Amino acid sequence: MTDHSPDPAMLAKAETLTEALPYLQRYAGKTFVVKYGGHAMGDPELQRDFAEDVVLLKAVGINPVVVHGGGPQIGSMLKRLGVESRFVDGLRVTDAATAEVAEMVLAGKINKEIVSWIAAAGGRAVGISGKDAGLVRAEKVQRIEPDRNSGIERHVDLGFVGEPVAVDPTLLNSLARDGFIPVVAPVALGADGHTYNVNADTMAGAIAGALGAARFFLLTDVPGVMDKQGELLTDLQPGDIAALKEDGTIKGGMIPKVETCVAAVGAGVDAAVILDGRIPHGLLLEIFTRQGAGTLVRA
Ligand SMILES: Nc1ncnc2c1ncn2[C@@H]1O[C@H](COP(=O)(O)OP(=O)(O)O)[C@@H](O)[C@H]1O
Ligand SMILES: CC(=O)N[C@@H](CCC(=O)OP(=O)(O)O)C(=O)O
Repeated sequence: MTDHSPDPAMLAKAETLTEALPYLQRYAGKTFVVKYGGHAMGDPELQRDFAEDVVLLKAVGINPVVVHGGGPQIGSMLKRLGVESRFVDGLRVTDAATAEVAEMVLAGKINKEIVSWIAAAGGRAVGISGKDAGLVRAEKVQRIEPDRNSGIERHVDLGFVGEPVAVDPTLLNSLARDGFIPVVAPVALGADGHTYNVNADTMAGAIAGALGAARFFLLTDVPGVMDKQGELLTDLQPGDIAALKEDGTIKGGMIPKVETCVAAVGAGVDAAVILDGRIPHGLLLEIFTRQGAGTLVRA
């Protein structure tokens, strides 16, 4: 007699696929913006997993837009060139030489690497920066901070650090419509003709807002926003952020990340999620299974 009892391993695979069904139905035709942080780019296996996830999203009818960072990679190039670098609230102070190196590393090296990984996974990616087709217009960031000793407010000059003031998503929509996956480097032009180095989280958030993305994911090197005891904060609302910044729970690179989530949600993005880019296929698991991970920011 032949044994017709189902193989449990095969059944588990089928269950995983059927578990994905409602998400596939819900998200078909929607736009997802994925911010791929420099720290999440880890090793070649993670890079391949990430590219496969993005290609799979496209294959099931979702329009992924990748916006990448590369802070650590800019840091090592600056070090090799003997250029000092410092940060204020997670933003790299950018003089003319630093802006040049940042654009070379971001729009040259990293952007084309990601395009190659996506190509290897069978996708058709187009690498651009915020400069292309007027995608993002930036303005110089203006910072005013109280002096540590006197408390008197003073202007902090960050150099060529830009913040997005206008996004024209025409090119992204054309690329998505024609089956391409846009990969965007966080460099933009100012009205003054200067090249601005834009924090990648801020850039991604502005693009997610302009596209009215259904989801905005930020892949980084921590499980999400952690409290002072190191516990993951699974849900945050815009109103929670000021206190977390004030008491020092959120600092450094997490500041632009959380601020951009709040701005994106305010601009009409349904939900933003900060999640661990070091987990193999973390993006797929987050999107197509019930086990949500990371920190969800929702209005
Ligand atoms: N409350 C917090 N929870 C988690 N990480 C935090 C928090 N506050 C600051 N951080 C820091 O933020 C970093 C993530 O930001 P960043 O280094 O800019 O990452 P990425 O390169 O992925 O954009 C974490 O590695 C961590 O050191
Ligand atoms: C102004 C500013 O800080 N720009 C960033 C741009 C890259 C970035 O944001 O990369 P991650 O996402 O990997 O941190 C920088 O120069 O590092």
